[in-house]
Formats: sequence, structure tokens, C-alpha cells
Amino acid sequence: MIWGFGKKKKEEKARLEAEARAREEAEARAREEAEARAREEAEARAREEAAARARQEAEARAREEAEARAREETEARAREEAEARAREEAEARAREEAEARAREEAEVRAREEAEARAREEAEARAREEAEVRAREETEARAREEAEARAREEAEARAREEAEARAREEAEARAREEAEARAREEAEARAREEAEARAREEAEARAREEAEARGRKQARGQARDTVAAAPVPSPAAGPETFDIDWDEPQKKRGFLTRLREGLSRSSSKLSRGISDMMVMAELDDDSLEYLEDVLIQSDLGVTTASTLIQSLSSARFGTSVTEQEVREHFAGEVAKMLEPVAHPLMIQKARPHVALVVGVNGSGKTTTIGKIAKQLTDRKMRVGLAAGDTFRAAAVEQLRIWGERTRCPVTARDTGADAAGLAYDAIQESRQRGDDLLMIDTAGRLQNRTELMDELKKIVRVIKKLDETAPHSVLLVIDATVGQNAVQQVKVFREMVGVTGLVVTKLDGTAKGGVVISLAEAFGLPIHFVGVGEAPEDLRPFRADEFASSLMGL
Ligand SMILES: Nc1nc2c(ncn2[C@@H]2O[C@H](COP(=O)(O)OP(=O)(O)OP(=O)(O)O)[C@@H](O)[C@H]2O)c(=O)[nH]1
Repeated sequence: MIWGFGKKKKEEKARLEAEARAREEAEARAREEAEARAREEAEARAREEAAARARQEAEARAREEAEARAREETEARAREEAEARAREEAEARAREEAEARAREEAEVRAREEAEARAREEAEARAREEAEVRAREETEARAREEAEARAREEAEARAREEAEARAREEAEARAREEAEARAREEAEARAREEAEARAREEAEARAREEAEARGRKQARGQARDTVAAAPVPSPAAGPETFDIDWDEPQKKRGFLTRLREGLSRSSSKLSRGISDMMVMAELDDDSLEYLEDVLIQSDLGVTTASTLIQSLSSARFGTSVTEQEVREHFAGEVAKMLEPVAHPLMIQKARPHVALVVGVNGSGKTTTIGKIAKQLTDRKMRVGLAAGDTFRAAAVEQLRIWGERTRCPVTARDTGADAAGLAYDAIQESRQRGDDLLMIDTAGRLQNRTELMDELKKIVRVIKKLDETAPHSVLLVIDATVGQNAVQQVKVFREMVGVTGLVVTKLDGTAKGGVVISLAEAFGLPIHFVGVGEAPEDLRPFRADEFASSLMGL
């Protein structure tokens, strides 16, 4: 039994020890668990803190990123807006410039179109006006010609009737009046006229001598020498220069010019003859028609009637061709003109004095220039005198011709005495030994008696130096006046004793037939015809050439 107690104590002790160990172990385990839990909690906390930090950092980053994005977006938007604005402004500018350009171009175009339109309208207007003017002029010309023709015919008729009446009356009176009374009256008249003429001449002589004395004193010794030059004796006879007015080498050109110059007259006649030729044969109607054509071409009533009678007696009742009619008329006209076709003869009078007269603008000065040119080309010495002392322009015109033809020109101031100038010109011309002196005169209407008296005075004064002068008095007739030319020749011939005619401006008229009227009415020599303004357009008058050119042959 002691052994039995010692064992129970050992077992208690072991149990206590086991229990203490268990407790220690439980405590160690609790401790370890607490430590583990604390560790875990610390780790969890640390994790949580790390997570919180991480979250904070993430948030901060996110915020930063969001801000950066926002900034970027703002900038991008601003940039875009700026670009859009710039683009818009550029576009607006471009649009404005384009519009301005377009506007300018439109304005330029509009201006150009307006100008073109204005130009076109102006041209159209000018064209229309020119046409209207041309039409009016043609009508006016036609009217004037018709009126002039009617007037001239009426005048011619009236003149013929008046002449016939005057003739009859004169014859009746002559029969009734006693021969004795007629003789007494005639003697008394002659006495009175002789006294009046003597008085006039004495006065003129006194006046002219006084003028000559004045001039003589002014010019001194030189003038005395001139005055002392011998006057060619009329008894020396009218020996003349042998001038070939138709220089053979120029003849062709002359004829063409004459034909061209007379083309207006000839085409009027031709048209008339052609129109008539639709009729089968020459009967009263066609003859009457042809007579009208001739009268309208200014051949004059008498000449037309003579031509018609000759055609009628040659061909009445037969059929004739247009060519035959023209040839017949040309032949008859040539016969009528032959007696008056005399070239201008220039006497070896040193100088031969030619006084050139006519109405205003008939072509006196131009004719003088043309003759001067043709003669100086033939080495003749020609002097010119500007006797139209009324107009400075006329003097200047003659001076120009003088320069062109190298002919000396005697001229005085406007208003100087024309007779005195003629006197001086003859003296100077003698001193130079000219072959020809042509004295231009002022144009004058045949009904201005005071001007006609001045012309007579020029002739009287010329005769003081040379009784045979003027050797020619050339009357220049403008063909465009038609039948009025007949009256002009009549008056000038009575006033100053015309010796020959020059008919100008045949190129500008359909009245070429007036040459035949003049030949028939007066029988005065026709020296030249003018068919243009150039010197070679003045040509010597040839009957056959003129007749065939006039008839368009
Ligand atoms: N077509 C043409 N014109 C001519 C002819 N002869 C003269 N004329 C022109 O007619 C115009 C008048 O000529 P002028 O020589 O000045 O006449 P004028 O008789 O001296 O004139 P006034 O001094 O006024 O008396 C000028 O323009 C000349 O050129 C001609 O045969 N044919």
C-alpha cells in the first residue's frame, strides 16, 4: 500500500503538469493567435491603407488625367475655333474679293457694252444722217436742176418772145418814123455819146495820169526806165507763136480725161437715147422724146430742134440703133462746133496781154494757172497780174500758182485800183520781156454795173500803153450754170468785147451741152475746156473729140 499512494501522486502531478502544459500551450496558442490576428489586422490595415493610398493616388492620377484631358480638349476646341474662325474669315475675305472682282468685271463689261452700244448707235445715227443728207441733197439737186431748167426754158422762151416782139415793134416803128427824124436823132445821139465818151476819157486820162505821176515819183528812176520801154507797134502785125497745145505724148491721157470729165453729160444723154431705143422705129413720138433728152442736157431748144430735124430727115420711119443715133448726133454736133474750135493764139506782142473775166467762182484764177503751167512747160515766159484787188485770198491764190509755175506775179494791197495795177503789170511785163501777161480780174455778176464799169476802165487804161491790147479777153464760163451761161456771154461781150471762151467744170455737171448752145448763139471761139482741177485738165477745144465724148462714143 505506500507504493500504491506514491503512484497516485505521481499521476496527479503528471496531470497537473499536463494541465499546466496544456494551459501554457493554450496560452501560447492564444498568444500566437492574438499575435497572428494582430498581425493579420496590421496586415489588413496596412493593406487597407495601401489600398486607400492606391485609391487616392489613382484618384489623383485620374483627376490629373481628367484635368489634362479637359485642358487638352479646351485647347483643341480653342484651336479648332480659331481655325474655324480663320477659315471663315479667309473665306469671307475671298468671297468679298471675288465679289469685288466680279463687280469690277461686271462694271467693265457693262461699260464696254455701253460704249460699244453707244458707238454702234452713233455710227448707225451717222449712217442714217448721211443717208438722209445724201437723199435730201440728191432730191434738192434734182429739184434745183428741174427748177433751173424750167426757169431757163421759161427765160429762153420769154427772151425769144420778147426779142420777136421787140423786132416787130422796131420794124413797125421804123416804118412809121420819118427817115429825116431818124437821121437827126441818130446824129444827135451820136454827138451826145461822142461828147460823153470824150468827157469820160478825158477824166479817166487825167485821173490815170495823176496816178501814174504819183507812182512814177514813188518809184523813181527805175520806173522812168520802164516807162520809156518802146510800145510794140500794132503795125508789126499779129504774128503769133506756133504752140502745139496737144502735145502728142499727152494726147491719149487728154482724151480719156475729156471722156471721163464729160461722163455725167454723156451718160445722161446715153441713158435718154438708150431708153428711147426700146421703140421699134424713128417716129414722131421717139423724135419728140429725143428732143426732150437733148434739151435736158442743155443743148438749148434751137440746137435740139436742129439736131432732131436732121435725124428725122435722114432716118424717119426706119429703125435705127442706139449707136447710129449717137453717131448721127456726134457728126452734127461736130459740124456745129467746128467753126468755134480755135486754139488760143498768142501774138508776139511782148507781151500778149490777156484779160481774164467772168463771174465769181467760174474758174478764172485756176484757168490762168493752168495756162501758165502749160506754156512755161513749153519754155514760154509768162507774167501774171492779180487784178482781183477786192479779195486778199484771190491774190494769194494767184501767187501760189505763180510759185508753182515760176511766173512773176504783180500784186497790190487789197482795195488798190485794179486798172492801175494792170498798167503797172504791163510795164513790168515789158521790162521782163514776157511772151504773155495774163490779168486776173475780180469775179463779177453780169448785172452789177459798177463792177462792169471797172472792167471797162481796165480795158481803157491798158489801151493807153498799147492800143492793140488787150489782145485777148477770155471769158471763163462755169458749165454747171447751164443756160445761164448764154446771158453771161451776152453781157460780157457787150461790155468788154470778149474774144474767146473757156468753159470750165465740165466734169462736175450733166450740162455739157451748153457748149453747143454757146457756139450756136454767139459763134465766139472756144479755146479751152476744163474737165478737172489739175493743170492737164484744161485742154484745147476740139470739135470732133468733144462731140463724140459728149455722145459717149
Ligand atoms: N471740177 C472742176 N473744178 C474747177 C475747174 N476749174 C476750176 N475749178 C475749181 O473752181 C473753183 C473756183 O475756181 P477759181 O479759179 O478760184 O475761180 P475764180 O473765177 O477765180 O473765182 P473768183 O476769184 O471768186 O472770181 C476752184 O475750187 C477751182 O479748183 C474744172 O474744170 N473742173
